[in-house]
Amino acid sequence: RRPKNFPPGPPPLPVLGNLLNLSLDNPMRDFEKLRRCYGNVYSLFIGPKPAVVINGVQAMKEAMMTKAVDFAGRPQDIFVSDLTQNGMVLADYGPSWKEHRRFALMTLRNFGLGKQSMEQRILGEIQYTVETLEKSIGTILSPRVMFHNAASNIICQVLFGTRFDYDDDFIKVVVQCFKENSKIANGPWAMLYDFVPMIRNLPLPFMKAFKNIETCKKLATGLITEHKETRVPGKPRDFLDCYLDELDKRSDDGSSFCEDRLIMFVLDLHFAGTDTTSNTLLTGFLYLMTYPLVQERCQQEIDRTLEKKDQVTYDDRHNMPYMQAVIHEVQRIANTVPLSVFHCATKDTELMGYSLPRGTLIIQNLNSVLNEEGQWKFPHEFNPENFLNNRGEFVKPEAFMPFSAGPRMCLGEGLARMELFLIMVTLLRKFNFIWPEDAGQPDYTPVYGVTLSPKPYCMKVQLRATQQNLQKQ
Ligand code: HEM
Repeated sequence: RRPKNFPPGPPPLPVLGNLLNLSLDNPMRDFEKLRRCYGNVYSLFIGPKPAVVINGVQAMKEAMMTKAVDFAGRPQDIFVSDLTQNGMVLADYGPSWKEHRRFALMTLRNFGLGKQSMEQRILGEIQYTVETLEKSIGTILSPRVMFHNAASNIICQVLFGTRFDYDDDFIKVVVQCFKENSKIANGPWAMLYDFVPMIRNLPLPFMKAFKNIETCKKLATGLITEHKETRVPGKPRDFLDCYLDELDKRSDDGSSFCEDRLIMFVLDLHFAGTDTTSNTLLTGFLYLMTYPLVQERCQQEIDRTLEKKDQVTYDDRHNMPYMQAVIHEVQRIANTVPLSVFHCATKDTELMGYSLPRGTLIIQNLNSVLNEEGQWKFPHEFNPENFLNNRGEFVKPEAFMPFSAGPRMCLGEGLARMELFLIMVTLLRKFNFIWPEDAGQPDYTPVYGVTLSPKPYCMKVQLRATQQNLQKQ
């Protein structure tokens, strides 16, 4: 039964709740249908658990910004939170999450770490992407592994001060474990784990996910041991060193900083920062290839702004309104994390006049905001004009929320935005990306998962004429 004054929604079945109202393959269309039927704030039963789905910018702002703390929890005692215990993404709202979030934001922001800034680390990694593309000139390339590699290595550079070849065991095992775990977490065994607590210790298929986490933890522990042996206290080389310095400072102040926490923390950051960025890049290049005039206009702006400069810098974005508009439009249309990460009400609260008891599961439908009619000039088409005013200046509408909003908003936003800008500008400056003649009509329908990704596609790469001249000189 719905609690008193709870948001409306479809009638639930015993045990299953409203699970039959949602397609497990891609529930996005069902969420939209329910929004049209019940309004911007409605409820569902995921099995026996009541959940509230938030849609549209007005309700999203009231929950995530005006009543921020009330909505900043994460559901606990479910499969994914048990799996990533001590991590960051699914940690419940409280002092330990706060301390770790503050530390991570500060470390990522002041990445003055030793000699190499964040920007240099990203630009360094891009050279490997450029090499891959140079080798593919004149042939057809599937870019998935290349972008995944780039995103993974950038976060590894930040966390561990090192990059890994794609066939390196560390990355291979970590990627495989997280892939398997995402599949288990989205499947029926995780659901059973959530609804039937007495089976949690039985040797059922969900146990494989816990084994995978142990494997990853062992690998991360190896890196931490190596860092402890080679670090110079007070002179951090990377995120791991910064945390070890923090541990020295806080050795007995009763804080939540500890080595066990560090292990899950870095694994979480790697996971959160890899598929998100690489799937956004994949969507970006799919649209750039199939909207060649947009690609050309980006290249003209890049050439004009950078002229003879060797390399782009992040500051150059201020002189590239069109490029900025294109990247933001790519993020809007990519809708990479469509249902955000589930939240939970930290206390009894209200939203748009409805009452929500403490512990209610909160699902943010970011998709509904990124396509909301009335918020965008062209809500349902790829069009960079969504981010340009009539003077051609870059503007960011308040409905741009691919990183969510409020206290739980993506912690890696700064890093992700820097990556997207530096990678897209560097690659567009050097290459033309062409939709292969025999590839048929592009299919923009995304593949549903924790993150959305485009269907696999191939690209043709050409060195730009300006770059051919440079190489001859
Ligand atoms: C285009 C790339 C990215 C997108 C679209 C994205 C999107 C998101 C979204 C929607 C959330 C959930 C926010 C909420 O619950 O309200 C989130 C959380 C998070 N993201 Fe990202 N993200 C991206 C890249 C990154 C990167 C590169 C990192 C690594 C540093 C990262 C680390 C995190 C973390 C740690 C959280 C959990 C924050 C918390 O619970 O306090 N993300 N992200």
